[in-house]
Amino acid sequence: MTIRRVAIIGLGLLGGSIGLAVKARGLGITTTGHDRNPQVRATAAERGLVDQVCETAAGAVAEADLVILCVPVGAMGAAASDLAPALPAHAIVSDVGSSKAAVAEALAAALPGACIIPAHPVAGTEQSGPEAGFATLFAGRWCIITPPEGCDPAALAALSDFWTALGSKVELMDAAHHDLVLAVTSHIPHLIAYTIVGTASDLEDVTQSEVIKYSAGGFRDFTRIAASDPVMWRDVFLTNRGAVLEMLGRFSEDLTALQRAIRSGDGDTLFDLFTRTRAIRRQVIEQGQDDERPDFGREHGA
Ligand SMILES: NC(=O)C1=CN([C@@H]2O[C@H](COP(=O)(O)OP(=O)(O)OC[C@H]3O[C@@H](n4cnc5c(N)ncnc54)[C@H](O)[C@@H]3O)[C@@H](O)[C@H]2O)C=CC1
Ligand SMILES: O=C(O)C(=O)Cc1ccc(O)cc1
Repeated sequence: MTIRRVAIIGLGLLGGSIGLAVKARGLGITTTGHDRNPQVRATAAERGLVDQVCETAAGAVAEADLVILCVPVGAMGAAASDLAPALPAHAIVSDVGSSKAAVAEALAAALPGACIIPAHPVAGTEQSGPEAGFATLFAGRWCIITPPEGCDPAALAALSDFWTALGSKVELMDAAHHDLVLAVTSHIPHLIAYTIVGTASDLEDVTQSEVIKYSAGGFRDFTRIAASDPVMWRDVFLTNRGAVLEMLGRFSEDLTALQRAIRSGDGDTLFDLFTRTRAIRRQVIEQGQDDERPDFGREHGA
């Protein structure tokens, strides 16, 4: 099947970036978009994030071949219900949510009988809103598609081609496995950042201005991540509860082992771990998965 019209629901960082990427790459695809927030709709129209900004979700999806829900994961079910009456029978419904099993369940409940293929572009920033989107967000980044059992192969191929056309590398994965992998690579790192920045700001004997003034590289990076959108991340932790708690259990055990090594002066344990983790960083850079691309900061205003 050929995708000629894409409807984007939620015109923030992800929705806006999809719209801009479609336009910038000259794919010959028409985009419509809707956001429940009128101010976001106004900014989306000003920035030309999509070809047509619609007042209602139904208006945006009425002629769509592909609908992509770009709202916080806790809002996926409600957003899907809003568009349900106007969804064309042939349309593929997908999303960009950071957790997948709960989203798949919410979409299936809201849109019985629809062709639903959840996805997660593993690409983003700490910024959000319609001002934050940029056309190259997905270039060279993974997009994980989690097709449900019995998924139509032609629809899956069309969705996969769409993400490839935006510059992404596509991988297929089971939703439960996605949630476990992303719990450790994305969700828990965000939880750690929120925690450490909160801990530093709660200290009685160290002032807030000292925390800001003497932020060394590591803490600075944590403050960037801890500036991520509170609604989005609240929803991620509530919808990926099982996998996050499982990985958090392992993380706590490892942290306790390090605590013991520090207390007992066991330098070998510390040195061995730090050597192992340094090798992982090298592999991340070799595979181009870091954001130290020369043009990245300039493009997204960091
Ligand atoms: N921010 C990031 O770095 C990444 C985010 N994601 C996922 O993408 C999704 C969107 O995230 P962002 O674009 O960062 O958020 P955002 O906050 O920039 O945009 C979300 C938009 O959805 C709108 N919205 C909320 N409920 C709605 C509803 N029921 N109907 C219509 N519009 C509604 C909001 O008004 C807002 O404009 C989330 O599910 C998130 O987990 C995925 C990859 C990266
Ligand atoms: O800005 C960062 O460091 C991120 O980690 C961006 C991000 C946030 C959520 C996702 O599901 C994928 C990517």
